[in-house]
Amino acid sequence: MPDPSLPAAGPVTLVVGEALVDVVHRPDGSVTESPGGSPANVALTLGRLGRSPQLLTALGEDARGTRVADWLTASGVTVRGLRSQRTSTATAVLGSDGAAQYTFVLSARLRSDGPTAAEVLHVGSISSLLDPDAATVAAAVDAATGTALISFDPNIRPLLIPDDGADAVRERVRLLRARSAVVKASDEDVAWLHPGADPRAVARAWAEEGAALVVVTLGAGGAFAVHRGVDVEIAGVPVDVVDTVGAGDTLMGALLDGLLTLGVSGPGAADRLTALATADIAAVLRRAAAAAAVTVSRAGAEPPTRAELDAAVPSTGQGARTDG
Ligand SMILES: OC[C@H]1O[C@](O)(CO)[C@@H](O)[C@@H]1O
Repeated sequence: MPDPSLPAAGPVTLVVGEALVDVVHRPDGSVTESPGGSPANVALTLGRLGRSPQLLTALGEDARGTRVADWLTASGVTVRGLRSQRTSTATAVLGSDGAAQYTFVLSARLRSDGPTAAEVLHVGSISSLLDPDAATVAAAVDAATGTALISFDPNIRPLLIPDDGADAVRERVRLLRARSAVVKASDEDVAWLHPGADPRAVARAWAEEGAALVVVTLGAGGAFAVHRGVDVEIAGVPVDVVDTVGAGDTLMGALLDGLLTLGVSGPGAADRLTALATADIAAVLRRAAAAAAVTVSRAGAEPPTRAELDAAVPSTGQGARTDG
């Protein structure tokens, strides 16, 4: 029987980008493998929240690929994309504060298995910024322009970017930002993109350049957003940190879920997003921050189900007003 707490799946929601295996080294010396990849984690979050997303990704024809695909499928994600030989891995070394430093072995290549029509498209991180997958991601964004809510999270992993490749990555970020109604970045992303700049000033500038909603996450300090030229501060949610793996991805997925609830998808989505009341955006972001806090409170990228999220934010009446 379908879970009655879940919304009807609704608009076609597509995430394009890497799925991989995070090999996590913990401060106590233990090493565990868990499925990951920023876009995969966003799809997982949307799946657990009942949105039945598709994930166009690159997995290998190996045991790791099967494990990642099963993990996504079990949460309601439809896994798409042609398989490569080997699944990519990330080595995440956790500090005593739970923060992760990543190195990568990228072996799988993103290859589409068919049309990518969608009413919501989320792209980001490694595939969106680096060759050879960036071209596939850009094609999906082109295909969705005008027909979908386009969302982008650069989720930059500097260790993958050679010094002489930094300008090309910054340019890709700029181009994807220009096509996206929703842009979410971490304060670390902003620091890499605009060294020395105030993250709030950068968010305002990105919004002025055209994104309907810009969100910059500030780690334990919460998040800052700009909508309709209005600043929105979202307080950090107090939590005992186990690790931060997948926290930003969870916030991203829960943010999209909240926007879907408010009717933001399909043709005209950016205008509808702009027309929303900023108070409704703030409510969506508070709920998304609560979702991220759940992920931070447990090991690895384990976003909450809708029931878990409802329990974490019992009083967040996410208003359905769309009248600005
Ligand atoms: O995709 C790049 C990396 O980012 C994460 O998604 C965390 O945000 C990891 O699971 C992955 O290794």
